[in-house]
Amino acid sequence: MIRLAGLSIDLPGFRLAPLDLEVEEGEFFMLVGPSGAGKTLLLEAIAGLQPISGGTIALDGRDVTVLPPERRRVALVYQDYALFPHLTVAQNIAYGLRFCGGGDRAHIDGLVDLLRLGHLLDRRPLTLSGGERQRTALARALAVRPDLLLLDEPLAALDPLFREEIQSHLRELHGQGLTLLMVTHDFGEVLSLGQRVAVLDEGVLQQVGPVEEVFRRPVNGRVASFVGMKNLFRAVVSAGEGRLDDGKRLILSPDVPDGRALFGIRPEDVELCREPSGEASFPCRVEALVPRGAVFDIVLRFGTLRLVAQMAPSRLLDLALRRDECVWARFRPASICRFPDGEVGCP
Ligand SMILES: Nc1ncnc2c1ncn2[C@@H]1O[C@H](COP(=O)(O)OP(=O)(O)OP(=O)(O)O)[C@@H](O)[C@H]1O
Repeated sequence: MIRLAGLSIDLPGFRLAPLDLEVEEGEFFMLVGPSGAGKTLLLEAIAGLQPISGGTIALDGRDVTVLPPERRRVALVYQDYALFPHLTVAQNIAYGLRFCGGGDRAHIDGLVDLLRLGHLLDRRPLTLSGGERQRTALARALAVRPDLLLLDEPLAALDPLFREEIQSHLRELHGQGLTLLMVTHDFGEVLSLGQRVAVLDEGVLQQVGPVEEVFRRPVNGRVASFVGMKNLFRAVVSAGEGRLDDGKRLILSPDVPDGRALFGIRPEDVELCREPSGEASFPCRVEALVPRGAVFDIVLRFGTLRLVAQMAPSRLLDLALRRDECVWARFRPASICRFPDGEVGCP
């Protein structure tokens, strides 16, 4: 569906390095990365709104590299809706159709039903809630029957209730066969909506793969920390045992190759017990208990190593953990990721 080959963008203060990327027809594809990574520029390049410096863009087998936006059959929805304030919901939805020789009534009525906008058609954007504005923006984007829907953080400005509502609309559109490429900062959104994900960092594509794989097996420390692998530390390993820089020892796993490396472990993969459990467990001091929505982060100290474990409140109550107490931690061997040492931007 989307085939980017050697696509690059050179701007005075930013460079999107040449990248290759393919998105399949009917796929729900996610694009993530820190602020300023180049995500919006990439979407705008695909939509034809951002000039590129090199490479080609093919959509559905057609080379669209030099086509104007209105001939690409692509729609782009932004976080801030970009609705026209002086037009009603109905006029906003119909707006794009003027460039496409008018629309088909049944299609527009279908969208109005799908996105539950019927009772809002005569209202102006300023009188709508965030969720209603985003539903209007989606209807306007879909009115022109795009082959591809690009979404630039469409849920970021919405409160959780509206976010869930728009997520379910997006799932429904995907179920109808639409191809979606969505930018988000939120890895929870990636897990709940996406099939594959690309991680972009400082203009460089770091990893592309199934959501589960990028989440569980990030290719380097930068991707690891971006996907929530909060525990990153260096150790020299010998026979499955790691020696930290302060000399403390940690039993990792017999499968871990010898040598110095950067290690990553997700906070939910740090197991805590009141008593030592097997020889792989090590004693930590509880530094803080931080509520994070439905879970708690337990900040732990083991020598100079700071670790974060994550658990549900019920487990925290079972353990009756308090600040400054001692607790025994261990890592699930299968959850240990090993990255090359010496990466820039990692601890
Ligand atoms: N027209 C432009 N001219 C020069 N630099 C630009 C232009 N547009 C964007 N940039 C710069 O390019 C970089 C990437 O911008 P982009 O908006 O794609 O980031 P992003 O990954 O979408 O970030 P965020 O998540 O914060 O929206 C930024 O440093 C931005 O300042």
